Amino acid sequence: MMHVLVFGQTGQVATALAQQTCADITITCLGRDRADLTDPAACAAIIAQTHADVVINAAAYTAVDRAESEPDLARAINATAPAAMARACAARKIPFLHISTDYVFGGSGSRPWQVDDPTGPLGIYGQTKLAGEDAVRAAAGAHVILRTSWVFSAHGANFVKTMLRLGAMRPDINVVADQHGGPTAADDIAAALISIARAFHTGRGISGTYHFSGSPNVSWAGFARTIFASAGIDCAVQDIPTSAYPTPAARPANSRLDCSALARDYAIAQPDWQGSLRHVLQSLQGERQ
Ligand SMILES: NC(=O)C1=CN([C@@H]2O[C@H](COP(=O)(O)OP(=O)(O)OC[C@H]3O[C@@H](n4cnc5c(N)ncnc54)[C@H](OP(=O)(O)O)[C@@H]3O)[C@@H](O)[C@H]2O)C=CC1
Ligand SMILES: Cc1cn([C@H]2C[C@H](O)[C@@H](COP(=O)(O)OP(=O)(O)O[C@H]3O[C@@H](C)C(=O)[C@@H](O)[C@H]3O)O2)c(=O)[nH]c1=O
Ligand SMILES: [Mg+2]
Repeated sequence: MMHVLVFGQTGQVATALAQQTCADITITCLGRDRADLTDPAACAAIIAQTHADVVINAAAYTAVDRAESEPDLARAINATAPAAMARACAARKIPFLHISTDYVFGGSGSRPWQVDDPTGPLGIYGQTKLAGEDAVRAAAGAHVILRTSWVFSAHGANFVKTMLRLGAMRPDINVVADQHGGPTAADDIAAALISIARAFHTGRGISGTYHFSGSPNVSWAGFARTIFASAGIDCAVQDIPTSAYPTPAARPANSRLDCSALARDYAIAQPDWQGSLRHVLQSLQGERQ
């Protein structure tokens, strides 16, 4: 039996983790009511008392634009809490799996980012996520930092659901075409995390920072077009430059992630996001009926 303790309950990845049911694992998800990340000592105390074999942090401050006006709160949740969790896991000698983001990169060039490429976050969200990564590495326990990108699922707030809502109301929509990355289904992230957890549980875990994103890479405009085509929505996507879509936080133009390290060390391949998108659209359709 493998017991997995998850921080987060309502989010996209936490919800997907809760659905990763299997006869030989138990997954306990802690919502804000039981573990508030603005109280790092409380999060550490939970880990000090847990019987879990592995801890996954799936909670974060993810409002990219709002973070620009709430930097202290974003830092508390994205950096201070994971630091306390990672130290508590190191003290208990249990692995800590933490999720990070493509937004730790500055976005120059077009080559996919490798795990040890220099970071250079453009906004508060990315800066605080990078600080969280640094703290997890500094705790020096068994850990994996899994950087992913452009997460979508049937649950919670994400670009797919935004496009379905806006596309149903308008004949056309302007979407940035000069930011490129790999959309990643929350279900695929959950499966990858459980696979990594199993590797640690059986003594095959390798600590480090890894990339995991859906394939192939696409622009947000291209992603929107595929969403409308897959959902049968008649909404034309107009390509626009980032400069025509001003936002409080800057986003990287190049979010492509080189995922070869995860394939090498864990035999986890990049998921085909178009297939995963079809599953998400099916489950959203099921909810409406
Ligand atoms: N969304 C994306 O596109 C991407 C996300 N990531 C990373 O993936 C991970 C999972 O993200 P995702 O599932 O999309 O997140 P969501 O935005 O869907 O959910 C965030 C989760 O964090 C919880 N949370 C926020 N603040 C607190 C707090 N103070 N105490 C306890 N829980 C809190 C939320 O709970 P509540 O509902 O109570 O607010 C919610 O469960 C994060 O580390 C994120 O940085 C990486 C790349 C892309
Ligand atoms: C709604 C909308 C967005 N956009 C642009 C804005 C932005 O550049 C891009 C995506 O918009 P979003 O607000 O969904 O993206 P954003 O919230 O920045 O998504 C990010 O979230 C964090 C948590 C991550 O870690 C990243 O990997 C990434 O997924 O699309 C348009 O061009 N037109 C539109 O109508
Ligand atoms: Mg957003």
